[in-house]
Parts: sequence; structure tokens; C-alpha cells
Amino acid sequence: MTHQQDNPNHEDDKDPDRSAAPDHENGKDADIVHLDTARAGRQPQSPADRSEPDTEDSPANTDGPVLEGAVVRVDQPSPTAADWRTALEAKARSRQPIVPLWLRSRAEAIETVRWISLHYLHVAGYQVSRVPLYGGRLTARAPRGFLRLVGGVIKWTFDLEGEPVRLAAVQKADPEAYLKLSRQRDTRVRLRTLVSITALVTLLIAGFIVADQTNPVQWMTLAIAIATLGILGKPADRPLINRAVVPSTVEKLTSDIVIRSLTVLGIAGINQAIAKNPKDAIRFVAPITRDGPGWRADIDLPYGVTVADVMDKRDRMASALRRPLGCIWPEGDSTIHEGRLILWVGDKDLSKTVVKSPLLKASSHDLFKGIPFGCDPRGRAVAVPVVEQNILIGSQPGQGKTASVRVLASGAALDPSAELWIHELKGTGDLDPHEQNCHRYVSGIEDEAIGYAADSLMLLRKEVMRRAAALKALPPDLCPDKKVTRQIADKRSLGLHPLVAIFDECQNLFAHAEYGDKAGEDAEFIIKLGRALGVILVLATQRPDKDSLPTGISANVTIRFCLRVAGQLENDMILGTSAYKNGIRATVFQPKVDAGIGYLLGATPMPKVVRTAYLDTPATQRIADRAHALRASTGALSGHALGETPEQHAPTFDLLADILAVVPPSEAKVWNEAVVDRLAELRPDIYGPWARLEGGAKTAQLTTALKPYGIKTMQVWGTPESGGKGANRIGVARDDITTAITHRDRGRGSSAAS
Ligand SMILES: Nc1ncnc2c1ncn2[C@@H]1O[C@H](COP(=O)(O)OP(=O)(O)OP(=O)(O)O)[C@@H](O)[C@H]1O
Repeated sequence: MTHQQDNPNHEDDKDPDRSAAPDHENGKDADIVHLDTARAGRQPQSPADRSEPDTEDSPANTDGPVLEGAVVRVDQPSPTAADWRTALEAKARSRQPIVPLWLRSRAEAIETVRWISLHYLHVAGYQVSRVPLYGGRLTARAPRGFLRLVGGVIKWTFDLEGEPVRLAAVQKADPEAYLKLSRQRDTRVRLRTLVSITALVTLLIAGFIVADQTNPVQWMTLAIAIATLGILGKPADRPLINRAVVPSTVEKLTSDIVIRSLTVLGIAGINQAIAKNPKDAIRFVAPITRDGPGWRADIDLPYGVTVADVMDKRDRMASALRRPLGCIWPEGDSTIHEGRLILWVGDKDLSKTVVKSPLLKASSHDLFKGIPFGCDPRGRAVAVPVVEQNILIGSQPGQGKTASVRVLASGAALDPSAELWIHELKGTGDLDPHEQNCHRYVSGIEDEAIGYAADSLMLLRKEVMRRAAALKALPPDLCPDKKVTRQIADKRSLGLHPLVAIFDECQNLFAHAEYGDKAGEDAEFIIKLGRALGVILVLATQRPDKDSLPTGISANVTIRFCLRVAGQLENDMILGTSAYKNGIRATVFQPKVDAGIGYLLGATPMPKVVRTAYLDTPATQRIADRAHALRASTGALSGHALGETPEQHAPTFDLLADILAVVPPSEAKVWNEAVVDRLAELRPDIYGPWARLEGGAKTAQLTTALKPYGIKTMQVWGTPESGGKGANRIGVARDDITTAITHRDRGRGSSAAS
């Protein structure tokens, strides 16, 4: 011990930890710890020291592998130099727009100005209509006003207000003050008497002058006098003028109110976050502002809570905010993150708003610009794109499907380049006003009507195939994208104009024992292929289950509008798989009360709640009449609108029977091009366009048209009908056609029997 104390430079002292470690095995080498040196060894080292590689003797060496490099903390203690850019970026994200949002869109600006003008017009109208009431009130109050005026003038002239002060001076027996006050009173009374007498004389003279004037002037003066006296006679507690606008009881939306409403929802994630960090659990990413006719709050929900959780509790939120349910519209913005909530609290209940359609006054409409459909809770107009789309509408009965379909039908009818086919399979005649504009039309629930609708789908399927070939044959400069455009639609001879086919209450067709399966297949085929070819299906159903709405349809439709439904299953059938899970829930709408309000998907970048414009029967009739006149003047009426009966149409498209008619049994195999030429001769209106196609396209047209029947074309040896050398070309076997007809007829027979 003495040895070490005496010799502090002893080798072991360089490593105090090591010297402190006893030899557990025998205890012989137990060193004595030099306290000062040991303490010095425990001092925290500088980062530079720590970064030095450990020496062989270091304890790290004894415990494990040597790691090189500096220790870097995951969380940096202070901001790094580049952080100002991040901060600026964060600020830039929440920049306030230079031009207010409502001024950015012309339509919204016009709407706001119109709204303000209407407000002030209303106020003016309200007050003007009450002028007689106000006149009566003033007259009734005038006598009291007269007494108040006379009393006031006497008090003022004789300085009666000073009376109590003078009396006090008398009671205090203060002669000096009394004399002073009396002198002041005398001077005042002298002057005021003079003023009062002058005013009275002036009034009398004015009276004499007015007495000499014409009647109107006298009445005007009398009115002014009564009004003045009436105002003077006003009781303190009763205003003269009624308020045109009752002050709103709508509470201003503040952060405290929003937090209060979120905390009562019973969402565990929100409550736990608030318990841990009451100040920062719910973050407002922008100031709460007016946005349209309501308040908007942009909120980041606590970690792990999604907008869908909040949407589910909309009714509780309405209670917490003390507003009707139709005013509360939480929305997500998943482009930022799943917890970004945009809470919009409207001044007016959406379910009590009637949206007027611009189609009511439109003389025509361009379908390529979409159809004005309704407005969102913030009052912004919403249009539904139609070209290159298919639309599925669903809800419980009586929630506004037919009303939505009416809007779409009216928009389509006002574009004379569009062909309209309407099938209203409830039989109530809700769409009858547009019958005059339809190429095909049926209203009914009986088998005949359903059969007609099924025929329509079959015809549409053929039309899609015809269009595919026609579009393919178009020169690239006319049709670079191989899809129907406005220019192509306007060339009616091409037959590629938009064809809008509406099937209201389509469950009656798809669930039909005889026609249902085939109709479902045809509809699926049209939905998948018809879009780019200008064939647009609009399907509305009140029974969205897999029997009434084949899954192939619900999976492939592009625009979906779901009014109130009862549960998740129906919701997802209309709005698509996982819609309910993602918080797009048409179950939140109230039965009946929210008729006409639904979720619209696919028409706007984000799913939107939309209240459809409402067209009642007379309004629809007016639009339909206008559309009819427009169509008649442009020669766009056809089919049913011209009084043609369906029987004239349906058989014309039986391709297989037509081929058998033009290919005699003696010809086992014929070239496609020969068949097409003969078909064109048989029915020029239908097959004429096929025959006009050039070489390969003509052959391909028949091949494509036969595909759905399972008939394959093949190499056929033959000679041109006009004479010439024999050659191998694509052709068809007559036997294949007869076999396909036998199969088809057998299939029809068995489905009719079942
Ligand atoms: N956009 C709307 N604005 C105001 N009221 C509407 C709107 N849409 C529908 N309604 C109301 O809802 C009622 C039912 O609408 P509609 O007939 O379109 O429902 P539906 O779903 O087609 O019913 P059903 O399934 O029985 O045919 C209408 O008579 C109307 O009063």
C-alpha cells in the first residue's frame, strides 16, 4: 500500500479501472485503488477523446469487438445549419393565397357577388314593404314626442336642471354660492328665452309659408314633423325598425370549440393524446377561416387517429358543435396524410338547400364539358364528366336516384350530338318528359319492358363492336388518340357520337330470371369496352347486391354516386371495395331528410359529398321540350323519337341469320370480304359502313363481330366474285354459323323454361 502511495507514477495507475479490478481467482493480485487517479479516470471525456481508438488496455477491449467512428445521436440536440430551409418549406406549405379562394374561380366569384346582391336586395325589399308600418308607428308616437319636446324646451329655457343645485345651496344656507348660481341662472334664462322665442317665431312663420304651399309640400312637411315628433316619442325599449335579418345564432368556430367537439367523440386515440399533451394533441395547421357560407378548420388529428374515425361520429360532433347534422362536413385530405381533417361547418343545413340546375335556363349543352350535377356542402358547383365514363347510382328507395338520373338525362338531351336511350324500369314515368328525345325508350316493370331493355344491351354490345372497327379505320390525323372527340362526335356520318344509355332501377333487369344473366354479361362488356367508343352507361339501382348488380359491373364502373344506404355491403357495392373502410360512408346520411345528398366518386380528384340539383317534373318537361326543338332543328331526332317501333330495329341486327341468308348451303366456306359485301347489299343501313372499310379492316370487322359467338375465321381458298385468280384469304365456314345459331337457340329455350 505504501509502495503505491509513495509511487504515484506506478505503471498500473495509468489504467485506474483495471487497477481497481480484483483478481477473483486467488485474491493475491488485488490492487489497492488510488482514489484520485480512479476519479480522474471516471471524468467524462471530450468527444474528441471518445473518438480515439481504444487502446489495448481499455475496458472496451475486454468486453467485445472494437467499433471505430464517432457516436452519432439519433435525435440531434440542436437544429442543424440547413434547417432554415426546412422551416421555410413548412411555412411555404401553409402560405395564404394572394387572391382569395372565392375570387379564383369565375363561377364562384359570380356566385358570391350574386349572393351578396341578393342579400342587400332582400334587406331593401323588406324595409320598403314595411314603410306604412313605420309611418303608423311614428304617428302613434308623435303626441308623446310633442309633449317631450315642449317639456324639454321649457326645462332648457328656464334652466330647470339647475334647480336642485340651487335648492341645495339654500338648504346649506350658503348665500354666496346661492347668489352666484342665481346670477348665472338669470343670464342663462334671458339668453335662452330669446332663443326659444326666436325659434317659436321661426316655426310660426314656416307654418304660415307652408300653409300657402301646394298640397304635396304641406303633406311632406307634415310627414317630416310627425316623423321628427315620432322619433322623439320613441319608447326606450322598442325600436322603430324591424331587423330584416335576424342576427345569426351561429356560433363562430374557434379552436376551443373544435377541440371540445373532438374530445367528446369517444375516440380513444384522441382522448389519450389530449390526456398526455393537452396543448399540442390536436394541431391547427391553418387559422380557422370563413370558407363560403361556413367555417373551415384544417386540423392534424393525433397520431394514429384517422379522418374515417371522426366521420363515423358525425352526429356526436354535430351535437357538440350545437349545429344540425346537415351543417357538419368533415373531410379528409389523404394527399397530405390520413390524419389531416378539414372540418367544414356550414351556416345552413345542406338537407334544406335546394340546388337549382343551370340546365333550367340552358338553350343547349356540350356533353364533353360534363353535366352540371349539383353542389358540394360549401356551395361549389360540381359537374360530372360523362364522355369516356360509366356512371353507377345507388341508394335505398326514395333517396333521390331518379332525381339524379333526371339531371343526367337532361344534360345529355340538351346536346343534340348525343343519342339518348332511356329505360325506366319502375314504370312510374319519372323520365317520360325525355321520351320525345330518345332513340330508344321504355318505361315499365313488366317482362315486355325488361325484354326491351335487355335487347338494348344486346344492341349496344353490337354497337360497341361496330364502333371499335369504325374507330380503328379512321385515319390517324382525324383520330390520333383512338378515342371519340368532339370533332368526331360532330361528324354524325361516322356514327361515333356519344350514346348515353340510362337504365333506372336496373336491378329489375339484372335480377330477371330470363333476361338477367345475358343482360349482365352485355352490360359488363359495354362497360369495359364502350367507354373510349362513346357508349356511356348510366345505371341506377335501389338493390345493390351481387344478384341485382353483377360484380363485373360494380368493379369496372368509373363514376359512382351513392345516396343513403343501410350498410357497409351496399356502400361498397356502389362506391367500390374498401370505400367504407376508407371513411367514404353513405350510411352517414339520414333517411328521407338527406334525399339528394350522396358521395360522388371518380368525378372529382377526391370523393365529394354532393347535393344534386333538383328538377321536378314540370322543370324536366321544360328542358325536354327545349331539347326536342333543338334536336328537331338539327335533324338529330331518330328511332323512338320519330315514332319508329322497336320491332323495326331489333331483328335488323341478327348477324348470324343475316349471314345464313347471304351464304347459300352450297357454299361451305366464303371469304369475309365477300360476306360483308353481300350483307351490305342485304341491309345497307346496318352493314353499309362495314363494306366501305378498306381491305384488311373490312375482313377484321367481320372477324371481330363473330368473336362473341365463339366463331373463328380461317384461311379459305376462293376466287373473287368479280372474277380473277384464286387465292387463300380469311373467311368463314357456313357450318360454324349454323352451329352457333343452334347453340344460341338452345340456350334461349332453356333460360325461358327456367
Ligand atoms: N336533389 C334533391 N333536392 C331536394 N329533394 C330531393 C332531391 N332528390 C330527391 N329529392 C326528394 O326525394 C324524393 C325521392 O326522390 P327520387 O324519386 O329520385 O328517389 P328514388 O331514390 O329514385 O326513389 P325510388 O327508389 O323509390 O324510385 C323526391 O320526390 C324529392 O322530394
